[in-house]
Amino acid sequence: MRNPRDFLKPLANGAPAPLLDVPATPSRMIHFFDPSNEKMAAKVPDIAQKADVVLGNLEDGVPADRKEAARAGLVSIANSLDPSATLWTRVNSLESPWVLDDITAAVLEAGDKIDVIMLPKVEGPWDIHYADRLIAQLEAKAGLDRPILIHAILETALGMANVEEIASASPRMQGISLGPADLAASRRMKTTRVGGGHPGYRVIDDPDPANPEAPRATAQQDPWHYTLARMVDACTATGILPYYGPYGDIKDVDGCEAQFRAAFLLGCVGTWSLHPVQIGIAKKVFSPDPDEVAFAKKVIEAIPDGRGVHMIDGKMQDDATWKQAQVMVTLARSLAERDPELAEAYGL
Ligand SMILES: CC(=O)SCCNC(=O)CCNC(=O)[C@H](O)C(C)(C)COP(=O)(O)OP(=O)(O)OC[C@H]1O[C@@H](n2cnc3c(N)ncnc32)[C@H](O)[C@@H]1OP(=O)(O)O
Ligand SMILES: CC(=O)C(=O)O
Ligand SMILES: [Mg+2]
Repeated sequence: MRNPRDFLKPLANGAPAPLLDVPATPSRMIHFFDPSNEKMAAKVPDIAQKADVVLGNLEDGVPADRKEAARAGLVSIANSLDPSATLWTRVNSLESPWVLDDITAAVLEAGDKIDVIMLPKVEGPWDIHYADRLIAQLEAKAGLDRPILIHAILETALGMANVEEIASASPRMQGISLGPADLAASRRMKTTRVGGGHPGYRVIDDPDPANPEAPRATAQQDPWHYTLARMVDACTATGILPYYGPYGDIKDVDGCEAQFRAAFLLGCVGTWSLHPVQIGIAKKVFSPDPDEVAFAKKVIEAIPDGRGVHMIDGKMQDDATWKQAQVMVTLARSLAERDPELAEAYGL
């Protein structure tokens, strides 16, 4: 066990000190692009004006013979992108032949432009400890003055079993995303979809004894509910941020919106967008509804000290609901500070 008094000390001489708090800048959508795909990369400067985060993906989805081109493309984009854009990268997994060069290039050649390194297939705190020390050594070599954070993808059964230890492994942890495709494979879930529901995963009403042949009402359930809820608890208990992940059926915009909304309601702060069409969906879902914000403001205004029991619009309010209202208004305020349209919609 590390001495808790050393937790906020750099892991390499000359590396920047770890942050006490995760930066609270909006990250409603982490927009993925393949830096080796010239057509996609050409769109990134424009997309970076719309998406809270753009992420140069070096891992799955990038063919093996384009890994080096993707790494070079990431460095080139990092060094030409408008400095107001927020850039992350997803490196290859820790057992791969590419990851050492990925992390080295990201930190040494673009470390002052990349805020977060996403690590795939994290299985336990040991994976975070390895990357933590390596990044600190490279930060010191590059002379960086702020730490690059780590975001873990939860996509193996072992990672899931260790999610609490992963979340608290280092002050460098920024957040965790769900990786539903690899996780489904790791768990032997019988779905070939990337996130979302499945028509086979459902509940059904009991038969009507008076009419056993009558059709029975049935409804699909969310196979990701347990995983997301546990991930949200692990993240919020340790002061880091939870995210949904990819929704692979690009054409199913309604399914995408429903999955994003379920994650938002459970506590996730954002999601991934794989295609430009998903940026607007994520923005709509992960920016709170103006009516909810208006009600939350009403609660806060009506209960200035946040105490006691009150009736507002026919609903009981007390110390706890006041805190729920604060969550809503704090989020709305942080988005409104950067987005005049939302500021107007929220009256903030
Ligand atoms: C399980 C996981 O690991 S998920 C993470 C890994 N996967 C990814 O990152 C996938 C990223 N997305 C993609 O590769 C693509 O969006 C695909 C393959 C899903 C669909 O691509 P296409 O079939 O080309 O989509 P479509 O024809 O609708 O694209 C329209 C335009 O948007 C561009 N575009 C598509 N996706 C993106 C993107 N993520 N970023 C920027 N531009 C994009 C296309 O290049 C195309 O440009 P054009 O009009 O100049 O020709
Ligand atoms: C997100 C990811 O990598 C997965 O679903 O496997
Ligand atoms: Mg994966």
